[in-house]
Amino acid sequence: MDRYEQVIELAKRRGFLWNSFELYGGAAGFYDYGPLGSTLKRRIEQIWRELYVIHEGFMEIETPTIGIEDVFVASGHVGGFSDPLCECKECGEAFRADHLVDKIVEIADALSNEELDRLIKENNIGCPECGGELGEAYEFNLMFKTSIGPGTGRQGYMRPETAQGMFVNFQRLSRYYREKLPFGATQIGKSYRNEISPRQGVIRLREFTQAEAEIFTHPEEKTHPNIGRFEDVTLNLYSDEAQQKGVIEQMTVREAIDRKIIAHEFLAYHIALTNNFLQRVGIAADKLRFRQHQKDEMAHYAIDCWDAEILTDRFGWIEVVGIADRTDYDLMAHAKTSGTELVVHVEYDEPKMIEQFVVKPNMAKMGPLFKGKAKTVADALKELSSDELDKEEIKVTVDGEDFTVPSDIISYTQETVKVSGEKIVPHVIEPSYGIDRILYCTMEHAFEEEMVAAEGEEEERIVLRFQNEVAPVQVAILPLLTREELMDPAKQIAEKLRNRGLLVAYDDSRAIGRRYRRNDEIGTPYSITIDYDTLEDNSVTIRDRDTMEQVRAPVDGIEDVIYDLVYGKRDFETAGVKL
Ligand SMILES: Nc1ncnc2c1ncn2[C@@H]1O[C@H](COP(=O)(O)OP(=O)(O)OP(=O)(O)O)[C@@H](O)[C@H]1O
Repeated sequence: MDRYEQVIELAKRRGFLWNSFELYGGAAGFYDYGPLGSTLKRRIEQIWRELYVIHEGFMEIETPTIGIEDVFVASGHVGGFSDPLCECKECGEAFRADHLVDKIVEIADALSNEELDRLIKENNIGCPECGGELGEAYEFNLMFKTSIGPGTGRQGYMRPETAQGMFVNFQRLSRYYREKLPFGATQIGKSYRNEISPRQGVIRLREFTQAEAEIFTHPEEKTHPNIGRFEDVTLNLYSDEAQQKGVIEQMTVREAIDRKIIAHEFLAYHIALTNNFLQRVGIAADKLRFRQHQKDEMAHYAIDCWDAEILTDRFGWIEVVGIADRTDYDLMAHAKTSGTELVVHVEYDEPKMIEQFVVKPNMAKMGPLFKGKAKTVADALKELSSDELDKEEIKVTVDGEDFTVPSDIISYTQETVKVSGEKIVPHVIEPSYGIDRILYCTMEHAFEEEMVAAEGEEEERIVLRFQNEVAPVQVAILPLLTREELMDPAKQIAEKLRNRGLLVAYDDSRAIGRRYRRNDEIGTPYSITIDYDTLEDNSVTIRDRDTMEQVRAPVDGIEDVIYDLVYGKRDFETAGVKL
């Protein structure tokens, strides 16, 4: 069994992850979260919310998981959200063509279908299932289609990312934030991709959870007021240049900015924030790196893109977060398709004097032509762009009425005018997290097998060394025996701890040793045992999952002691408990 199998076996047995539709034989690309898995997921999402929503102030919104066609035409998903598919001519199995050659070239997903076909031929790659000959690669769109409404309905798609819900609400968001850049919105929710061959279990799902932030910034202001928070943090950077050499470089955030390895401070801040989040949920620092997209891999409109990658036992480095400066691409695309300007009005600190062409309608001629509307038509002319004015007959619409103005009754002058602000299409910085992959990695990095002494013998122990903050059970309450006199106080203690906001599991089944093992396996950081001494001196035993150290502590105030232990505010010594 490799580590992946061990983790998945434990995850299934203990109620973290289950294959969906198991009763009916299952379906690839879908996983259910059991009781502990769901809680673990919520804990991870909660920390994400704390960082992005509460601290950064990027408010969370919730938009439909089904989208209408216009949205995905504008975003480019209808036209281009596809992976190269290759089918076996013999058994009919489908494969991602780029995955078939990813051992041969470094960045297989940047190759064209022709290049993929050539590599498959040159390297005699056959069907991984039956060895048969493979057909030519072709593009397969990954969006699930659906129809909205009865009958043939209206074409709809299950969203392949949460991001579009934020872009299409740009105007409302901008008003909510009173047009003060930078501002951002976040969304945590399901996304759907009809992945070609999801053979990597929970790593590649057809329905998965994303946590995304769309941060709208001024295109020319990409410094960050809080960069000082992270300047001295060391990152494992695998820049485009470092990838040529094949070495991951360690450097501080400040150095990466000064050496222009990361395009700008704002992006660097968000890479550092991702680093902070991933380590806080329990990703091992030495198994985490940030890989920069190479030139031919990066979207043509992007300024800079980095993927947070985590080292896993079976799959090697996997992408869990993408962090990109996407420029004004998304807003421009939606503005074009919807015919609506998506801009913010930025006020200058001081009004600026600028030279400008100004339209001068000849009112003596406008009057007879447009009568009582002459003034409003003249005002409407002043709002037109130079393209719209550069016509023989100029069209304007006033209060729903169309007017045609002959160009010879208009003249232009150059004037110095005072302007107090300008219209700007913001740039978008997007951190895009895959929660399921992160959850799996927290389990794999927390997983440990060790030999421990038990009753004079060595015994194997499996322990999930979760960070206390993400552990789905923070404290287990274990009466030594299933006797009323022990169970009653145990239940009372459990209630006290729940009232303190802790995640508590009360467990009185089977021998105490087995219950410790079970809690080690699900990663419970602390266990409290209630025994006959409890009845004598009102004290309990607290056991630490990692060290297996046991201490006695008074029942009075136990909720505060455990709370502080869980949230790292006290250790056993400062908790005032005795060995
Ligand atoms: N099929 C999937 N199953 C689980 N998580 C996914 C899946 N596709 C994407 N994600 C997560 O969403 C994040 C952002 O999505 P993005 O579109 O950048 O992924 P991607 O580059 O298409 O991923 P990949 O190259 O692995 O298919 C990824 O970093 C990943 O964590």
